[in-house]
Amino acid sequence: MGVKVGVLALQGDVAEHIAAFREALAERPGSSVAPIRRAEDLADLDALAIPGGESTTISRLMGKNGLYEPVAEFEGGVFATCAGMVLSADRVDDPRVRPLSLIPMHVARNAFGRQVDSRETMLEVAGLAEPFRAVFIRAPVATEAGDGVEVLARIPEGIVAVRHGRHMAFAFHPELGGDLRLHRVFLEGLEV
Ligand SMILES: NC(=O)CC[C@H](N)C(=O)O
Repeated sequence: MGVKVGVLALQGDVAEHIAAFREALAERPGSSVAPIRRAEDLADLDALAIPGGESTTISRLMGKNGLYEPVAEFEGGVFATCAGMVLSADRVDDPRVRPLSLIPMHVARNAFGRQVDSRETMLEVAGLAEPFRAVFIRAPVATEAGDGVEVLARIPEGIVAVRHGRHMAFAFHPELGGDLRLHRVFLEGLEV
């Protein structure tokens, strides 16, 4: 059956998310992937990607576009990366970000220190047979995960991949680099 995916398209690496989901869904007839800018666009979606970018900017634009409540109440699965992970939390260390409370966790922004802007790591992720090449760019970490949150990966700085029901959040960027195993795990999770 086809899957309808929307990508929150206010700021950030929207095109990369669209391309990755299109590829992951290439063999599922009737699927679609589209950018989302208004609350009305959320109707009928099975999943929503919240991209990497600047969480303070995305937060401000969500407020301006009346998207907070509609996204916070979204009933499909959310696939959140980096800035998206910051937004999906229920507690954030920066008051300029209004969290969506999709996943009970505390997130610290830019958790790698100012010197280290980006980093690539071969990461063990629960459920994947082989390590995932994780690209971290001014990445957050979750410093605490609440009830019902499954921690899928952690590094010394903190938690970097979680699942909560149909939602998944990553401190790194599975939409970059062409490895779509985490997209596939997410899409399978929508069906249960
Ligand atoms: N690559 C990213 O999405 C960076 C996230 C950014 N540092 C933020 O906290 O919003």
